[in-house]
Amino acid sequence: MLEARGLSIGHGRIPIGAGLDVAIQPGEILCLLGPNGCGKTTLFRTLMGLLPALDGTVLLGGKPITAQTRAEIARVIAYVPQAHAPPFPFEAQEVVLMGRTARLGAFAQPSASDRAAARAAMDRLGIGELARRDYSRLSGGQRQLVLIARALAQDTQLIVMDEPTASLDFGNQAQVLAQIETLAREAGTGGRGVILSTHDPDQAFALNARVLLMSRGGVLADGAAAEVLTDTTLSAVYDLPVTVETTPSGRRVCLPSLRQSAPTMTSDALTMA
Ligand SMILES: Nc1ncnc2c1ncn2[C@@H]1O[C@H](COP(=O)(O)OP(=O)(O)OP(=O)(O)O)[C@@H](O)[C@H]1O
Repeated sequence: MLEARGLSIGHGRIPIGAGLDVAIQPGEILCLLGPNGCGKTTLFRTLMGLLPALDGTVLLGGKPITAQTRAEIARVIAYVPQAHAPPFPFEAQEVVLMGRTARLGAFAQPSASDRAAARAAMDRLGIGELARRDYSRLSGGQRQLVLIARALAQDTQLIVMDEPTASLDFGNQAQVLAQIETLAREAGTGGRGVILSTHDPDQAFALNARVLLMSRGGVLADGAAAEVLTDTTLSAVYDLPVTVETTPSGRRVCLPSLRQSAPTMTSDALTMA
């Protein structure tokens, strides 16, 4: 579905990571984990053709993404960015409808079925009552749910989510994780691919995801969460002692040491800032 080999990413001519291999198939959830500033958003933007690769090629459906139009890409990939307040007031339902119009021609109007699909996406996430609300006046978490509904309405094979649970409360985080799992593994759709970044390694375990563990300069490990997320790798990446334990119900959880020390950013974030 989406594949990149030997990818170098960066801004302008400043490299952030090199020799990255990334591939995702339908039905797969790929979790990007790594410290602040290691390049997760930069990798996303490069994979979606929004930033040029410094080296290597991104293939979408077997064709270089650089040879495809934004409309062609939008039929395959939906992007859920981190929620920001837009400068213009839109109703929340109009923002969700934009997921449908991404698939239409430049001047085509959304049809009744497009509006129904937008409404269904909001209902599915339990935010139907926000439909007529001014998007710019919603809370950060509500905006995030609207952006996820927009991606659902876009109805693509692949969804890319940049920290989708970052501003959500505890209950909504669990709800969004459950939606991600359903989206990826839903029967009858052939499965969708979902790539998400998160700062919570427990989410990778909860989703039974494949993990791309990033560090300054590239990918440290790529594989099933249970193989990649160990005491050793997590302690090295986040620069503090971490232990991985298994709960009585069988779920793995990561426990960072709450040692008493002056607050510092990780070495990666300091180097890359
Ligand atoms: N537009 C830009 N121009 C130049 N450098 C940039 C730009 N955007 C980001 N960077 C730099 O690229 C590096 C990687 O940033 P990126 O946003 O990809 O990291 P991230 O892993 O997504 O971080 P976070 O977890 O904090 O969201 C950082 O050092 C950042 O300062």
